[in-house]
Amino acid sequence: MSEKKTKVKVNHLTKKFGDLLVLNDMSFDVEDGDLLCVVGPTGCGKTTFLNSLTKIYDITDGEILLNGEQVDPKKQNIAYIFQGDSTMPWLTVEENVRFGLDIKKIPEARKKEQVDKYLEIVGLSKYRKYYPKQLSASMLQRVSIARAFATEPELLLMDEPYGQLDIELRFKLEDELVKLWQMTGTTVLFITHNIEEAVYLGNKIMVLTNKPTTVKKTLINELPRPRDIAAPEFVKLRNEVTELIKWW
Ligand SMILES: Nc1ncnc2c1ncn2[C@@H]1O[C@H](COP(=O)(O)OP(=O)(O)OP(=O)(O)O)[C@@H](O)[C@H]1O
Repeated sequence: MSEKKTKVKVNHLTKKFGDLLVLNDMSFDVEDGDLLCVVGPTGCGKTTFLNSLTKIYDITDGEILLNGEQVDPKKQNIAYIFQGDSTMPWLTVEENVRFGLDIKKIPEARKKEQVDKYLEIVGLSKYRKYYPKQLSASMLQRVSIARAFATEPELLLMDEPYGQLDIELRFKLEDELVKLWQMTGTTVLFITHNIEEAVYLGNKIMVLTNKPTTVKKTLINELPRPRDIAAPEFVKLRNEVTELIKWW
């Protein structure tokens, strides 16, 4: 078996807001091609962690390396999808997907190829000339995911992207994410409150402790895909994660 490359290395990451210690000496690796789901108690600092990765926040101590170098979204291609609509309302669907490519020096023909490819995969080819206000919530999320994957990011960060959607749409978007992840081998860090979603999606599940937050345990999830949320092995793993998250 070939040895997997470390994509992200977090060493002793510590983040304080004044005297409030939120992230406490977190260390872990994300391997190239992982779909790592991060779960933890409410308010434990999941968003703070992502904001540290994207340099929105300065970290207090420790380091975060991407491909062996200090993480820097200005130099490295990191895509970010969060809850709610992140499309640009003044651009059409295809212009939104193109947006991430326009800021990169890529030949025109290649840009068009990428836009067409990802619009097709997410089923939005027919809607390419539409504006965001003409689309449903799940279609808007599809635009965001097509835009993120079209740039072929080194790392894709997803912060509760499907938290507000109803269950049926969520399932569809989760399947689409798995499909894109399998097709592209992109390394994805997916933050969620939803344990079922984490077990459905992740090839690994990282459970965080209550604040001050550190890594409690990382579980390997080798359940076959497509996953069946009612299968006994699925329920067993879901229960295991739930037990780990409980802080009461
Ligand atoms: N800019 C800030 N200034 C001061 N404290 C902050 C700031 N951002 C976050 N915090 C504190 O850090 C802790 C973690 O917040 P964070 O939003 O990262 O948690 P979370 O796990 O994403 O929350 P949730 O589960 O609600 O999504 C909270 O106690 C919050 O009060």
